[in-house]
Amino acid sequence: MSAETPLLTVRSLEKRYGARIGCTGISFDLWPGEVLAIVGESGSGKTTLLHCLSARLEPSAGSVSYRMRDGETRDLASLSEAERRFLMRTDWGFVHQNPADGLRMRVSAGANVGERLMAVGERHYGRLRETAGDWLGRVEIDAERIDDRPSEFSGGMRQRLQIARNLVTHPRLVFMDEPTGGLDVSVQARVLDLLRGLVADLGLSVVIVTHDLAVARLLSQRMIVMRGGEIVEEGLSDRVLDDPHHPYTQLLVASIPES
Ligand SMILES: Nc1ncnc2c1ncn2[C@@H]1O[C@H](COP(=O)(O)OP(=O)(O)OP(=O)(O)O)[C@@H](O)[C@H]1O
Repeated sequence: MSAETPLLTVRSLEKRYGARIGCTGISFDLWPGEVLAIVGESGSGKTTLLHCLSARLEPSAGSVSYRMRDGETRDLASLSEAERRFLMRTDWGFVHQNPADGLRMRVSAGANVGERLMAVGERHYGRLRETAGDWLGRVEIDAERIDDRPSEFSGGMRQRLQIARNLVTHPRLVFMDEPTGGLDVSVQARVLDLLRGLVADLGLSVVIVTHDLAVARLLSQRMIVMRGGEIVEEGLSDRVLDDPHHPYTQLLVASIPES
């Protein structure tokens, strides 16, 4: 694997909703193994950008290119629908804020994890169940719950199950949209801790959207600060948070409650 080629290359990306700007003038690279946080207030364009990066939204201008497993870098807009779907099922993960958006609530926890494995060709029932059980363990869900449905799980367990479902195929890139946003503070800490460990163990590349700068500091190496659809500041997360250059970032940082 070449470390010299970015995994994701974003150039002059813009998304308009009619006359309204979702995001504009966005350019950056995401490197293999890097965790990049996109931060900013509500309405700053974080979700729009994440959806453009993950081929859920078509950009109005500019490009997002992805280095495929065969080494070729392709503009997402040039992918066929089948290629895009294949990426989403195998090479990419997407962790939603609301676990119900990323899980099948009426099938068992084991099947939720096994289904993603089947998408990459695993058919052997014993191995599917064993790997699913193994992944439940990795996200600290008791193996006895393998046949329970996520509708019977707590919010934190559902989110941990969604994480297992996403990571079981060893994706190269995981998108996360406020992964701890819907959880109680005490539950958030456990999920964050788990995420941090898994991201490090698996050497994942991650793009995470959050309005919570503490989450960004804990998980990311690099950070993009958005305001009004544009990037106002970018840099190593510790630098941005300890020495913010842009007045808007200074305001955001000043508004973090002292802990
Ligand atoms: N489907 C849509 N139709 C029209 N305008 C939209 C749509 N989605 C987002 N927008 C607009 O694009 C801008 C950016 O919104 P976006 O949801 O990307 O921001 P955000 O930073 O993710 O906010 P939040 O944290 O509240 O989700 C806003 O002005 C919003 O009103």
